[in-house]
Amino acid sequence: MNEHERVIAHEVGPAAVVAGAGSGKTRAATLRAARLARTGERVGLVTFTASAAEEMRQRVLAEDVPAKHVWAGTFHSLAFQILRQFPEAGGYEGFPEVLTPNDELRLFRRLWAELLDQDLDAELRRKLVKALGFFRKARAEEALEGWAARAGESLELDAEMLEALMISFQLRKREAGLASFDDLIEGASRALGDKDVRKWADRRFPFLIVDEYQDTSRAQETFLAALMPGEAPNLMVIGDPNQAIYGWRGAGSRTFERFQARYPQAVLYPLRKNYRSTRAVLRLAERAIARLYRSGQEAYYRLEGVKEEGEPPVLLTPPNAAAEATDVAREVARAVASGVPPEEIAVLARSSMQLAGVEDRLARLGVATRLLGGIRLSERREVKTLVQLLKAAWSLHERALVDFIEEAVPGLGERTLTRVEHAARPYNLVDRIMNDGAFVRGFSTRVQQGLFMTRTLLQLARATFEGVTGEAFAERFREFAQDLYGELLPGYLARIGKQGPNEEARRRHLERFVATVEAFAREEAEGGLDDLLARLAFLEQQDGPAVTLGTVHAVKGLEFEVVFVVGMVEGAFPILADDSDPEEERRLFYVAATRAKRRLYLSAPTYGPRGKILQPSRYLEEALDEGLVRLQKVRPAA
Ligand SMILES: Nc1ncnc2c1ncn2[C@@H]1O[C@H](COP(=O)(O)OP(=O)(O)OP(=O)(O)O)[C@@H](O)[C@H]1O
Repeated sequence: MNEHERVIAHEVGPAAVVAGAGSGKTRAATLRAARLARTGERVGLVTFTASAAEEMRQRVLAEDVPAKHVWAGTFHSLAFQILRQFPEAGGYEGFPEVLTPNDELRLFRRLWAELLDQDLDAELRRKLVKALGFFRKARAEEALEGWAARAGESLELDAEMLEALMISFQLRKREAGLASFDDLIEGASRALGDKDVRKWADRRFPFLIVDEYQDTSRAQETFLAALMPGEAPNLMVIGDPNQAIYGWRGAGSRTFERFQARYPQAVLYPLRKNYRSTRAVLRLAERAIARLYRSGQEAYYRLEGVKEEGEPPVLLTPPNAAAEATDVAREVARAVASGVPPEEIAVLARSSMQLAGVEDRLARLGVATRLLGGIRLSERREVKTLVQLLKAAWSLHERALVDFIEEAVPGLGERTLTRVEHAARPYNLVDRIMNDGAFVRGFSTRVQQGLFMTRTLLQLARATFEGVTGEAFAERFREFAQDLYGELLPGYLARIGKQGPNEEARRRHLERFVATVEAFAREEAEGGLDDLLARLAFLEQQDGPAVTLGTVHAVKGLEFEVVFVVGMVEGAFPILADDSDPEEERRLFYVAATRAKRRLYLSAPTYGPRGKILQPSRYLEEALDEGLVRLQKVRPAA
């Protein structure tokens, strides 16, 4: 048997597949899952992003196995599944509403003033946001004991006050039926202590395979141990320590060591060949990562390339970021025109902000794109506004309504709204606005106007989505979004388009969101608005064939024929901040470069804003020194 066949044939008990990029880890894992499924076993595949999970699911299904035997998803969607069915066992009354990290931060901010009962100055505000960061990090690292002391010392705040604040915050969330992603994982781990949940999990997941294990946080490790209990569970973990890129989560390359310590009888499967990239691409990636090792340690990164030599990676040096966006978009369009499928092309950057220019240019060239990483689609202002209205109308969600009005209904500011909220008590605010005319008429004419407009929107939303599911739901959703930003809130998009992304970009994001909802509705024929709202935090963009624009973090586990990495200058990639980790930055570059199967373009603008000369990324300098890249001097012609 060759190295892959051994992984595929692995029967029962714990195992770890530890190997470099493109060595076929994911492929071997999916083939093993398919093999098990064909024998009638049920297998779970867990990974980090919904897009990577989807790719795994497709690979398994391509092997012709019964779909219901294989479940593929993220840690969060797995926790979601458990809590959806067994909320009480997880400590919730009903299924909690899922908060994205931004939602959580907003909620946290709202609670300060209330809990601390004082006006906070800007300095204290900043510190408290940081304190939440400390708390999140400590949870990820399972070092919760000392977090308040550490945060207190570093931020010069009273540790006891911080701890009390955080405890009330956690309690408030739980009472209000709200859960952050971390809360979900913890809640699901708790739930697994329950007899019924245990029975369900044993039946559902006799086998579990976890990809990208190098980035598993402590909380997720605990969750896995709860899901797959015992000394020798059928748990296979897969990953590459050189691709550990979530150090702040408390992950890092020690995860495999801990796995082996926990399961001493685990079988270890190394893989030594790279099947993905041409040798020219592989060499560049390998030289970059080699700098983290001493001589004699080649075994930690060396892979044998099985593909042809291929073209050397290309270095682009456009004059500035705008020219870079134009050049890259043009190269992308050219690749598409020459027959490379759009889904085989990716433009990557260290941070999502660096992708906006390329997104814009590609849209103008008529090339469809999908965005991975950065601001989640459902967090975009224009999408959020729509969602808040729907949440309010559908679940009588008071907070969502207040946020919606403040954002979108002219003439009603924060102060007025607080008054309206107080006046509505003890009844539900949404209900009163929607159904109690006398209540609304109790305010001044100006306020009445705003509230009556809100009422119309709420009633319309309810009437539109009452009882519709599947295709019909998708159709109505599209119409509703169009009407909302067309006739019902005229000028809203133009107004907010003056801040941040312009109106055109906002319309594109909305269109993407609608397309994602349509994809959701196609998959869930029974799904209506309530299912959509429950699942919102997990929805990732899904639409037709498109060029991927993504952060390096978000494309982990994916691969493309042609890859562009933009903005490769010192300070941007690698990021050179106090809290950035140079080794992790380098691993990120390794991840980026190893996504390419055939062509790799690395781009570094020469000048920054106000004519500042930028320093090319050290990874480029090194590659140039070693003759691993070809410099493309002239800007490509139009
Ligand atoms: N034995 C093989 N024969 C042919 N092609 C292979 C083989 N193994 C893997 N490949 C191909 O190589 C590519 C990389 O495989 P895969 O995505 O499984 O790697 P990986 O180790 O999970 O990579 P990474 O950690 O970088 O995401 C895929 O296109 C896969 O189909």
